Amino acid sequence: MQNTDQELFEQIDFRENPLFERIIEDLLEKKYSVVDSFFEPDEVEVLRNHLLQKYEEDNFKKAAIGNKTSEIIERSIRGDFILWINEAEAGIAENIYFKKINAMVEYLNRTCFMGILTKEFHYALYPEGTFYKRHLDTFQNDGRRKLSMVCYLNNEDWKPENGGELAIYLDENGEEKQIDIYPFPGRVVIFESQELEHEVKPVKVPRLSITGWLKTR
Ligand SMILES: O=C(O)CCC(=O)C(=O)O
Ligand SMILES: [Fe+2]
Repeated sequence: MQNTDQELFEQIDFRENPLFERIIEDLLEKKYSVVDSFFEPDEVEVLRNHLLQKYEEDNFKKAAIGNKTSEIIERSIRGDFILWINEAEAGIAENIYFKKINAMVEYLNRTCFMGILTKEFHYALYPEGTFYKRHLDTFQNDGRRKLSMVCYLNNEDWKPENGGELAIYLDENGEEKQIDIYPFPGRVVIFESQELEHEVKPVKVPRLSITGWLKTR
């Protein structure tokens, strides 16, 4: 059968990406993946400064639980402040972010037919003393959320004593196993939104991140 020019182009264009392959393998094997240095220190710095500038301009709002039509602000469940990011209005800092994320999404769709059609992302700042109690991300009544992604934008000298670990709860042959992941700068954590319960442990200094979801529609 004759290939169309487009098919031929796609075959030639495709290059295996070891990082994305590792993420796919991790997700298949254990439903989550932790990637250090997904973003370089200079990229993290640009994104962190942008987050802090927006926070100082008072653009963040108290994160709520529930879906968009029934939002409840509940400090006993989550204490972070968030700002949704509109990709269509992305500036220099956010373009750094979307360039890498979009490359990954394209790769996932092409190699494992993930069917990711939409994305949503927000900046998050957890002030001192705040946390996010154990939950599943479908909690937002959004069954379209397929993969959750968190990218940490903390300072280079972030210490484990600062707290703020992301705890992920796994099921290992009926036994619960907890994995603690520290929010080191440049680190990205990706996990199955519908499958893995997780929580953010109380933090002793402000904790910065971008959290997002890759969705099937
Ligand atoms: O910041 C994190 O490590 C996780 C945040 C989270 O679970 C959420 O926003 O749903
Ligand atoms: Fe979550």
